[in-house]
Amino acid sequence: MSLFDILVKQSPNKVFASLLLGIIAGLSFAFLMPLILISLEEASTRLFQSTSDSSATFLSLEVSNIRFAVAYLCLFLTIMISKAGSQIIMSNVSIDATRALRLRMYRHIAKLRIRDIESIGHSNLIVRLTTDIGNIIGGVRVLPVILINIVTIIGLLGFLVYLNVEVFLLLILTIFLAIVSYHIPMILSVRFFRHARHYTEILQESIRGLILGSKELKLNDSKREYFYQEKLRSTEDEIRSGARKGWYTMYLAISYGDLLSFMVIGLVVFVIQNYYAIDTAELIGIIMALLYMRGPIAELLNVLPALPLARISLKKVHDLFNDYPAENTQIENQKIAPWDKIILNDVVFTYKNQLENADISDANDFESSELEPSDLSTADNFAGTNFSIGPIQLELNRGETTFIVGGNGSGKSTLAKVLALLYKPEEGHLVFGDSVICDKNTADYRQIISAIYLDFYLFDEILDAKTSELTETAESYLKYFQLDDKLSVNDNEFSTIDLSGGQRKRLALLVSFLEDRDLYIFDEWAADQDPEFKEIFYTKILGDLKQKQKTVVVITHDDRYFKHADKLVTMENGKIRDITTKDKKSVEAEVSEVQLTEEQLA
Ligand SMILES: Nc1ncnc2c1ncn2[C@@H]1O[C@H](COP(=O)(O)OP(=O)(O)OP(=O)(O)O)[C@@H](O)[C@H]1O
Repeated sequence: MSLFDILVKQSPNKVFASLLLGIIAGLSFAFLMPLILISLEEASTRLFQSTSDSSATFLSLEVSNIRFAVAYLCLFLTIMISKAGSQIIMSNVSIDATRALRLRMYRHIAKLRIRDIESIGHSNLIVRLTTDIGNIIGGVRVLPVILINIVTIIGLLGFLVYLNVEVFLLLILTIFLAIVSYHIPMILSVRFFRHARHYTEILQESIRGLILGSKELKLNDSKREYFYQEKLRSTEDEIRSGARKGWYTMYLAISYGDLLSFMVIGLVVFVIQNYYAIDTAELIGIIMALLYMRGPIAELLNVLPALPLARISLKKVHDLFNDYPAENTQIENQKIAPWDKIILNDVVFTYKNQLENADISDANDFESSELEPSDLSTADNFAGTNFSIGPIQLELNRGETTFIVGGNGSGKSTLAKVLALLYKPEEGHLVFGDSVICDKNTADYRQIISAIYLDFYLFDEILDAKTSELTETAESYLKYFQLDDKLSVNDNEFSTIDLSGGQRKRLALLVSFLEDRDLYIFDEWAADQDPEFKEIFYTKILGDLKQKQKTVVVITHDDRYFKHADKLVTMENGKIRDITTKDKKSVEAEVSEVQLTEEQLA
């Protein structure tokens, strides 16, 4: 999709009106010059032939050659109204198009697979939503200006045809050669800008480090200096080098383009008129037209740089849509059939090497030889690892509390994300009751799950709280989670979320309680709770959930509380090493393979 397509898609009628007004403005501009020439010619003829003047008095001013004066005024007003109109309409469409594009991107990002979001990276996404959309709109806004000036130039070329066809043809040839040579530095400058653009994404990641890691950097001077020199300054240097070279070549091209009309005038005055019979009046007309053309050419050259920037950004946005398609899942609001157990049937999930599927297009944008492999994916810090879990065979019963334990990096959180239907297994199936999870029902089944991961995000309001009843429940939960002296809930908004780490987690738990889901997953939730609340979590909170027949999965290292689990799943190196039930019975052998019907497999 081109810049123009974005506008046409947004509002074809308005775009048509803007283009029409632009063409009218351009043509009127083009007519001004011949009108002035003809009026001057007529005035000089009158002077020599002493013919009477068609002058008139207007507002006590004497106006000569009233016919041409009126035509001039009309053209003047037409240009003023149509040029402004064309730009106003186009800028309206471009504002609407920005909004629509942003909304489309929000929706798309919300529908991306979690793995894709992880591999694109937060910084990269933010650059696309801010810088890229800004560049695209910058490009879109100049389209009417470009159109008006192109039409003016074409109109003036038409006037040159009228003056002298041979000279016109020679001019066209010269202009064509000049434009081709003008484009060479322009293409170069686009490559330099791409280089700068690539490093802007890397810089975003470093800026995140600068802000989010401010405490770590403050406590270590040499680290801070290293970070400044190697991560910020050197990336800034790359951006500067790309931007400098880009703008240098662009300005070179612009000033060359700006002088094009003088080059042509020089050719006409000093060369062409030696080969073709051009009388003085024609020569003056040609030179005036060429001088007049300078204005539109200069304006055109001024706004043209916005186009390559917009094109680079448009490609980035397109890449997001094309390379990372939205998940093929949609809420169908299917009624979830009652289920008594969840079965993970030989489930395998692998973090694919991100160098294979990350945003490689970034690297291809510029000479990839200049980029280190580590630059390719600033997004995924795990680039290069291909960690796998599975095959996992596991059964979780309704109302059962399962603890998943194991060493760091054994794959507990990964398993929890597969279980929450956030990661799609590449092999095996998850089965809720009699329903095999597939693309068609994933979104529906996600609605019965609530999960709090280590990197949870706390919204400052209860989203989607439709009833005041919910606010009342929230208030009662504040007491339950011992947060009532820290904050309150007003109109579904929390009075503050500036809380300690442990308190923020309690608030996240409160929100997940409000959701009242069937399956709860807590990833090391209790790790930063004080001993008193840890006790409350493992005894009272988990007990209450069990009583409500909720299925709860707790990832934990708190071996003191393992006794509260109905089932203890021990993971090692991506595999289940052992499953033990409360009565110390190993249940691994008991999990029966689920036989899927052909329909389910389809
Ligand atoms: N986003 C990711 N991209 C690629 N690989 C990842 C990603 N997250 C985790 N991994 C890989 O998966 C392995 C297991 O990670 P996981 O978070 O599942 O372990 P864990 O058992 O929960 O560890 P911990 O107890 O430290 O939280 C890691 O060692 C890492 O190699």
